[in-house]
Amino acid sequence: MEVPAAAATAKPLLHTLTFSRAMVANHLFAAIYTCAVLALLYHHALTALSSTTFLSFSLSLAFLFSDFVFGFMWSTTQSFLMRPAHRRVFPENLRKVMREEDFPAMDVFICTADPHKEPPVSVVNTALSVMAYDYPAEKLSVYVSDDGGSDLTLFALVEAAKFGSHWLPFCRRNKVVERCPEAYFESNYPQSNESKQMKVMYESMKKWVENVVDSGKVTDDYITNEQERQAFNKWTRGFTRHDHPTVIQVLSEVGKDKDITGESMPNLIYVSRQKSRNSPHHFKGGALNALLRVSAVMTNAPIILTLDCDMYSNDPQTLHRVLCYFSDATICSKVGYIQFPQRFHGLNKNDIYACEFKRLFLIHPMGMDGLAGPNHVGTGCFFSRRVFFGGPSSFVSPELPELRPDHVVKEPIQAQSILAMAHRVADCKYEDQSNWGSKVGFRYGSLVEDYYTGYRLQCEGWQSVFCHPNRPAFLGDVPITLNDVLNQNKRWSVGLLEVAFSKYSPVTFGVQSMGPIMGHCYAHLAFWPIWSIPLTIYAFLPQLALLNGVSIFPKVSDTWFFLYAFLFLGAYAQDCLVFILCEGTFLRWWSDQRMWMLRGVTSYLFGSIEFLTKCLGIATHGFNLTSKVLDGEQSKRYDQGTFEFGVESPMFVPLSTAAIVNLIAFFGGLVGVFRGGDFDGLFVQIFVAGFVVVNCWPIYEAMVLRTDKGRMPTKTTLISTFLAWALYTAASHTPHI
Ligand SMILES: O=c1ccn([C@@H]2O[C@H](COP(=O)(O)OP(=O)(O)O[C@H]3O[C@H](CO)[C@@H](O)[C@H](O)[C@H]3O)[C@@H](O)[C@H]2O)c(=O)[nH]1
Ligand SMILES: [Mn+2]
Repeated sequence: MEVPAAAATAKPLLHTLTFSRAMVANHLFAAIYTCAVLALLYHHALTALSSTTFLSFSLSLAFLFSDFVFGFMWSTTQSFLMRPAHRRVFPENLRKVMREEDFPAMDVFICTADPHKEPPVSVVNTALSVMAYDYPAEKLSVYVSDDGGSDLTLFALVEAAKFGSHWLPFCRRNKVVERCPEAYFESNYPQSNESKQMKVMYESMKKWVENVVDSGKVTDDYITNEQERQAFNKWTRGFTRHDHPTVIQVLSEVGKDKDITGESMPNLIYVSRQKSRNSPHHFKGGALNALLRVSAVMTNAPIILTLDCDMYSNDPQTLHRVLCYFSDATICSKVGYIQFPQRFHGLNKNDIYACEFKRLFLIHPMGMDGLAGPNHVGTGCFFSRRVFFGGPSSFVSPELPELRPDHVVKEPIQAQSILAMAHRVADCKYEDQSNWGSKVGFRYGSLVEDYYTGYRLQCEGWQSVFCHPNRPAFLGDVPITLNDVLNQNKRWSVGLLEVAFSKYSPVTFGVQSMGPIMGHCYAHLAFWPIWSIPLTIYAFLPQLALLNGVSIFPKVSDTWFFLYAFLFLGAYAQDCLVFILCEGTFLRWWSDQRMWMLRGVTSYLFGSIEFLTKCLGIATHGFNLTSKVLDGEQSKRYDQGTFEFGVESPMFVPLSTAAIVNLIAFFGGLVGVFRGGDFDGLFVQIFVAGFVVVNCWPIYEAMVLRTDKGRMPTKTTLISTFLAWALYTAASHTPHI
C-alpha cells in the first residue's frame, strides 16, 4: 500500500496563520463611511464658497481643514482593518524538528539609562528573568547597556549574578513560571523551606542594592574581592554620565561560572559605552548599536532580543515560540523580526491614562500581520542579526569582518584580544563617517528609534511576525502620573513627526517601497500628533461660537444634520466595537477615548510645537526618560483611579482652559436656549460642549473638589481661568462681518 506523498513528507506543524472573518463587514462599512466623509468635505467647501461674511468663511475653512484631518486619520486606521491576521505557534512540536544541541545562540540586550529614574533593582529583575529562560545556558548571553554610566547599576548587576547562581537552579528544579523574582514573591507561590529561604536571600540582596543606591556611592564596605575593586576603580574623579570611558564588565561567563548545582551560568555582561560631550550619542538607538557591535565581537548570536529595563520576561518558554518561526527555513530568509506586544502590569481597573494602548500594541500589529508584518515597538522584539546589515537580498557589509553577522567567535569572551576589540567598537567616535544609523544597525534621526528602525527595515523588504500568546511574554511598567504619561506621549509625537516630514515619509517613500496599505499603516502612526489640529479646534471654536449665540453646524431639522450624526456615531461605534472585541471593557474604552481628547490639546499639540521649534533650529529636545519610580501616595491614588496632576506642567494649561470654556459654553448655551434661543441651530454645539464636559469631570474635580497633593495646582487653575476669560472676550469682540 502506498503512503500519500503529503503525509510521508508532512512536517510537524510549528505555526499557523488565519485571517479574521469580520473583514467583509468592515470593508462594507468603510466604503459607506468614506462616502459620508467626502460628502461632509463637500458640504464644508460649499458653505465656505457661499459664505457672506469673513467670519463664516474662516469658520468653514477651519472646519474643512479639521474634518479633512479627521477623515485622513480615520481612513488610515482602516488600513489596519483590511486584513487582520491571527497566528498560533506549536512549541511542543519543536523538538520533533530540532535537537536542543542545534538551538541557535541568543543575545539579549537590556537598556537602562538612569539609576534614579530606573531603579537598579528592577534592572536586576529583568536581567534575572531572561537569564532564567528555559534554554541551554551556554547559548544565552545577556548584555545590559547602561547609558547612565552608573556604578550603582553595575553594583546591582554584580549582586544579580551572585543571586542568580541560586535563583536559576531554584527555578529549574521547581519548574517556576514567574522567573522574575519580584513578581514571583508577589505571587501566590508555594510555601516550602526552599522558597522561604530563597525569599530571604532575595530580600537581603534587594535591601543591599537599595542601600547602595540610596547612599549614591559604592563604598569599600560593599566590595568583596579584588576583581570587583578593579571594576569600580574605573569610576574616577572625572567620570560623569556625559563624559566617561567605556566600561565592559563580564559578570558571569559561560563555562567558567557555575550555579550552585554546578551547571553553567549564562553570560551576563555590563556595557557602558564611551560618552563624550563632543560626540552625539543618539540615545537608545546609539546604545543598541554599540551593543550590536560589542555583542558581535563577544558572542555574535544570530538572534537578538531587545528589552527595556522595565520589561521582564513573564514566560520562560518564549524562546521556543520564537524558534517555531526562526527554525522554519521557508520564512527565515524573509522575516527580519518577531515582535511581541508591549503589555503591562499594575494598570488600574479602568486604565485611566489609557496606557494599555490597545490599538498601538495589539489591534494595529494584528492588522499589519496580515500584510507585511507589524511595526517594531522597541521592546520584546526578536531580531535576526542579519536584518541590521541591508535588505534580504542586498547585504551591506560592516567595516570590520568581526562585525559581520556570519562571523564565528573563536575565543572566550574575556580573552585579551576580544576585550580590546569590544572596547574599540564601543568608542564614541567609532561611528564617525560610517553607515551606522543610516544603512546599518538601528536608524538615527527620530526620537522613536523603534518605530523608525522597523519602518526602514520593512522598506528594505524585510517582513515581520506578530506573536501574542495568551500569557504575556513580557510585562512592563506604566507611568502613573498624568504628567509622565503626557511627557512620554509628547516625546513620541516629536519622534513620529520627525519621520512624517522626512525624506523617508511613509506617504511618499513608504507607499512606494511597501505598497499603499502598509504605507498607510505607517502613515497613520507617523501623523499621530496631527490629531491635535481637529481636536484643538473642536475643543474651542464651537464653544466660543455657542457663547455668542452663533450657530455653525447644521440645524437638527436640516438633512446635513444626519450626516454629522452618522459620522460621529459611526466612528465611535466602530472604535468601541473593535476595542471591546479585542478583550476590552467599556470603561477602558471610555478612558481610551478620553485620553485621546486630552492628548489632543496637550502632548500632540506640544509635541507638534516642539517639532516645529526643532525644525526652525530654535531649540533641541532630547530623550526625556519616563520615570519608573513609585511614590507611595501617588501609587495609592493611581490604584483608586484618581487622576494625578500635582505639578505645574505647561501642558495642564490648555487642558484646564478647554475644560473651563466647555463648561461655561455648555451652561451658557442651555440658559440661552431656555430664554428662547435657537435650540434647533445650537443643538450640535451644545452637544459637543456637553460631551467634553462629561469627559472633563476629573479635571473639574482636581480644580475645585480635591485637597490631596495630586489636585490641580492653584496657579494652573488661575492661569487657565484667566485664559478662558480672555478667549471669551476676544471671541465676543470678533466682528461678524
Ligand atoms: O539615552 C537613552 C534613553 C533611553 N534609553 C532606554 O530606552 C528605553 C525606553 O525609555 P523609556 O523612558 O522607558 O521610554 P518609553 O516611552 O516608555 O519607551 C517606548 O518608546 C521608546 C521610544 O521613544 C522606545 O525606545 C521604547 O522601547 C518604548 O517602550 C529605556 O530602557 C531606557 O533605559 C537608553 O538606553 N538611552
Ligand atoms: Mn518605558
